[in-house]
Amino acid sequence: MSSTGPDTMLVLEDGTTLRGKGFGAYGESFGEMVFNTGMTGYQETLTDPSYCGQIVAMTAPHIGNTGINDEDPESHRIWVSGYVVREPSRLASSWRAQRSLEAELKAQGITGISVPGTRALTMRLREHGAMRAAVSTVENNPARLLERVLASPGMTGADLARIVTTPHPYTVAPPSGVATRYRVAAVDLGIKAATPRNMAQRGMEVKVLPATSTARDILAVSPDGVFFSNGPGDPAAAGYAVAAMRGVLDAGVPIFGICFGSQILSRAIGLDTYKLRYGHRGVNQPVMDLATGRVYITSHNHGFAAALPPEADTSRTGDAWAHVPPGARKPFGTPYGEAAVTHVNLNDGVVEGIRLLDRPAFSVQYHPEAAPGPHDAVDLFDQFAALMDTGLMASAHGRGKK
Ligand SMILES: NC(=O)CC[C@H](N)C(=O)O
Repeated sequence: MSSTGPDTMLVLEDGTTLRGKGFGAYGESFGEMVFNTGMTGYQETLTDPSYCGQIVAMTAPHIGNTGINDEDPESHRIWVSGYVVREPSRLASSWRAQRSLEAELKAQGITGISVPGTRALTMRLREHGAMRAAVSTVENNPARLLERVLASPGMTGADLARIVTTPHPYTVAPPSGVATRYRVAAVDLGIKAATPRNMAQRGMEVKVLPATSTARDILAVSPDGVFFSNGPGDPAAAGYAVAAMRGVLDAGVPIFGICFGSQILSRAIGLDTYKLRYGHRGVNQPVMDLATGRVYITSHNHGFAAALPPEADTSRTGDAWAHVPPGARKPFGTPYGEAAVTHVNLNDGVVEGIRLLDRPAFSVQYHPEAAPGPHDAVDLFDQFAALMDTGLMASAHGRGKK
């Protein structure tokens, strides 16, 4: 509990120092300091491999209420390097709880801190952007901790997918009663358990492959479709995944990408990726489908994004479309034919989805697997199935409907 933990310090690379009580294991954690605005889903957040290398602050003020169970993790371990909460719940109160959040952090060796100032911390990160940081229960001199923060690696250029990926291929089969209709090769760049589960429920037998699989390894599975997963780190440092993506594009096999996978598709077709100031992490991000004008409330966890193509006109129009760069609706040329931006974030205009118009490939920057988060976008898995059925997308934006 916050009142019983050791005196603990959080230091950001700009020198900001917050003092609080240890929450979790004694020790130290270093990483990129980010914040997540989800009111629920801390267990899925902690176990999402995309958080590898990050210290995550929760903006919801009371964390741990429902404890920890063995059904909700998104992977076999906690991946955040450190955890920041305002007030840990004194009780784990749920019929599903098997133990407390703090016991789990301790058991997995994750050092966290409970500090009263999570709101001030979040505002600092919004102003200055994501920063390197450290949490320590053992160092009490901020200047000394700051020195080590400044010597720690940043997120730009970090190749982390190969750290979190599965060492061996494995298969997720459709549940009993669901016929197998497709074989999907899923490149695990940091895959969450909910993703193959959503695919398997739709009749996909999912062969999960290590991050560094080549196009030849992927195509050796004889897939009807290829999936590139979410994952941690800087997409610019994952050239091996970009090369594999290009090989699969050349083969003309249907492709679906989520988050990191979307950034890899973007890079494979010649778009740049860049680091956002503080990213999108939470469960209520509004995303517009540019084909229909429909807005989806979606789950996010990303710090990088695809840059709009240089020919796109990014001047803004009024009212409902205020944050939709008009140029985003214009198809643009790539080495694989024309492509289009399909979705944008209505808070800030960031590209949230792309697709190729001449090849069966599409991707989204947000999380239709919704773990945690709203299920608004779950039909993207049906669109992947439709793409494998027909080689065409089910929604508008298709070649004939431009
Ligand atoms: N969830 C993800 O796949 C994150 C992708 C990438 N590491 C980013 O931060 O943007």
